[in-house]
Amino acid sequence: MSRPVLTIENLSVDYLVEPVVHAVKDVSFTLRRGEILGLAGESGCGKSTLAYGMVRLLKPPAAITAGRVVFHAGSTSPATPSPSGTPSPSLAAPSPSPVPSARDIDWGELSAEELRMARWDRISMVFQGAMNSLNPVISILDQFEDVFVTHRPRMSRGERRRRCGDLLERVGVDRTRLRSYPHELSGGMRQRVMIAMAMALEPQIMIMDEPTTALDVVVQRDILREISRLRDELGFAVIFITHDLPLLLEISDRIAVMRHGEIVELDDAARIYHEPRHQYTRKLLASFPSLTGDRAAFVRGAAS
Ligand SMILES: Nc1ncnc2c1ncn2[C@@H]1O[C@H](COP(=O)(O)OP(=O)(O)OP(=O)(O)O)[C@@H](O)[C@H]1O
Repeated sequence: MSRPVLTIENLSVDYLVEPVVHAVKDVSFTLRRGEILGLAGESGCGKSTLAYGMVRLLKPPAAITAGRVVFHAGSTSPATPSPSGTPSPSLAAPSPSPVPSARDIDWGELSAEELRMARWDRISMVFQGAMNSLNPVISILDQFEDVFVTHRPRMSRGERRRRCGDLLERVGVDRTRLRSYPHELSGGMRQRVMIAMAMALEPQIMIMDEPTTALDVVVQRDILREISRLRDELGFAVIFITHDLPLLLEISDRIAVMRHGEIVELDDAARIYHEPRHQYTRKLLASFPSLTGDRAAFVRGAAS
């Protein structure tokens, strides 16, 4: 089993409204280095609250009432352990950063500023509709540059430009688009730009909450294939949140099934599909006719 990059211990999040909503209840799991972990569950089960809670981006009335999130610093590459089994020190935390470089970082113990930096450096996020968060009056290049100027102040202008172009090309957008403004790009391109930005500082974890939901199916598939390929290439871990269980089965290494704020089952994607243990997982699988073959049976029935 590969080493963990993030440990979530007994995390609980409430919305302090009347009556109180217990949105995340005593959730514990480990994210392994370089894996794609799918988070599935019906609307309102607490997936987004869990994701925001993990990176401490929750705003009132939400409050973390228990638990902690520990980030295990180290190499992004899952295939580079030293002979002793621990990552080579030279690979840890590659760039100067104000985030403490201790191996284990308790997210709850960081100051607001350290958290802000760590969010791009260690963990980055692509949320649903992120493409709409690009500033409409600033070119793509300037928005990219902002990330580097803030987080990599020692990087030269030329180096920044080169990195920005390389990043765009990584996600399948021509580097000439750096000069464009967001409105000149399609929705798919803008979402790719957001994914490229999330990769800019080579984080060890990317959290993606319905990152392709607003896009048509063909563009969605293209982008997902891209994410999967980049993960193989760069070795970051992904927490991928979506309602779309068939899609999760396709791209995830493991899947966590969430219900009413709890993780009821977490296992390899293949086992979730072939040998679901929890009744709710079975119900969720059955709600996708394309997975269970019901649709095929239906079509056959109609034809006969
Ligand atoms: N600001 C809020 N105030 C009160 N309750 C909230 C608030 N935001 C979310 N909730 C509740 O918290 C629970 C979890 O919501 P959350 O958005 O995390 O679920 P989700 O699984 O991500 O849903 P979806 O898939 O629809 O995005 C739900 O019962 C929701 O109604």
